[in-house]
Amino acid sequence: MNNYTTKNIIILFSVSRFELIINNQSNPTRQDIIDKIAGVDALFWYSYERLDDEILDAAGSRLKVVATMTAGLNHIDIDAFKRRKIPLAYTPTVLNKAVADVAVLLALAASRRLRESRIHIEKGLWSGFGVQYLLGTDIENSTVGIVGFGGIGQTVAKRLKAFEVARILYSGHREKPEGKQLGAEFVPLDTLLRESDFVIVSAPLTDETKNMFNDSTFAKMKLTAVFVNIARGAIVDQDALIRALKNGTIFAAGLDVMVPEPLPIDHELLELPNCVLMPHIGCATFKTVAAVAELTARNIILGYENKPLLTPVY
Ligand SMILES: O=C(O)[C@H](O)CO
Repeated sequence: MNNYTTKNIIILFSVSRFELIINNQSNPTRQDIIDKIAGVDALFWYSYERLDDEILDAAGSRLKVVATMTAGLNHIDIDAFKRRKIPLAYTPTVLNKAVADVAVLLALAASRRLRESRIHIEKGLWSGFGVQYLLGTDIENSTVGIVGFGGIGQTVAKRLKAFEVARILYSGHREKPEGKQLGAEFVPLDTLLRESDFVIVSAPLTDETKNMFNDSTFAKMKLTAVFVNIARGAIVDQDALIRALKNGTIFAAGLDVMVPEPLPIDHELLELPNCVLMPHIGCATFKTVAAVAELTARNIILGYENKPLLTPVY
């Protein structure tokens, strides 16, 4: 956590006279967490460690409220909270714009061959002007398919307007009223895969979406398609994606999320010239992280005072 964020949280907590136990490790192990949380009143969760009965037991009976500093909830056993009637908060909405920016960033970077371009400069392969040199695909007049049309997906659609795309398609469980307002068409997933030049994943990770992008889904996409994932790595069968990128089943990919995280430095994904990677930093701007941290802290204070949470999970 940067100093800006830490300061923000400390201000909020000091107002409520909380005693803070701060875990400054960037990647604490599960055991590190368990060792530190016995007897706490509240948990400010900024980890993708599973938040379940084991953690709640380790915290103990004083625990009054938990707030996760994430919009995604796939690491949380929500039923465990319901059973124990422990209020649980998360941070939807505040990070939509920052994450949507990264979706567009990755779409452009992958379609315009950013990684390959840099390799060319670094390795001295840039020999001058060439009419066929490192040609990419255009976003203007393209069809963009958004899988998962919640707050982030809709914010991506708003941003795409500026690029004068021809069509925005989306798929999901149901048609959304916001779709019409944004000029986006609700279509079955197969149609979206077949017709999209860019496929952007912004769906939550659930049993249903796990591995939904696999050999069969990539085979339905255009050979020129650019695939972007800013949601969760496990939505994609990563070996199938690697095959698709190597065999030319699709043109390129841009990923902010992958499996595992952190990605080992000798991972095959890093060797693919047509794959742009970011280390799961979709919401990582100074302002957004401060806002997300503040919302998390406010939820904790409210929960501790038995007041309704600003953004409850259930
Ligand atoms: O779920 C979230 O909030 C994002 O992935 C950032 O961690």
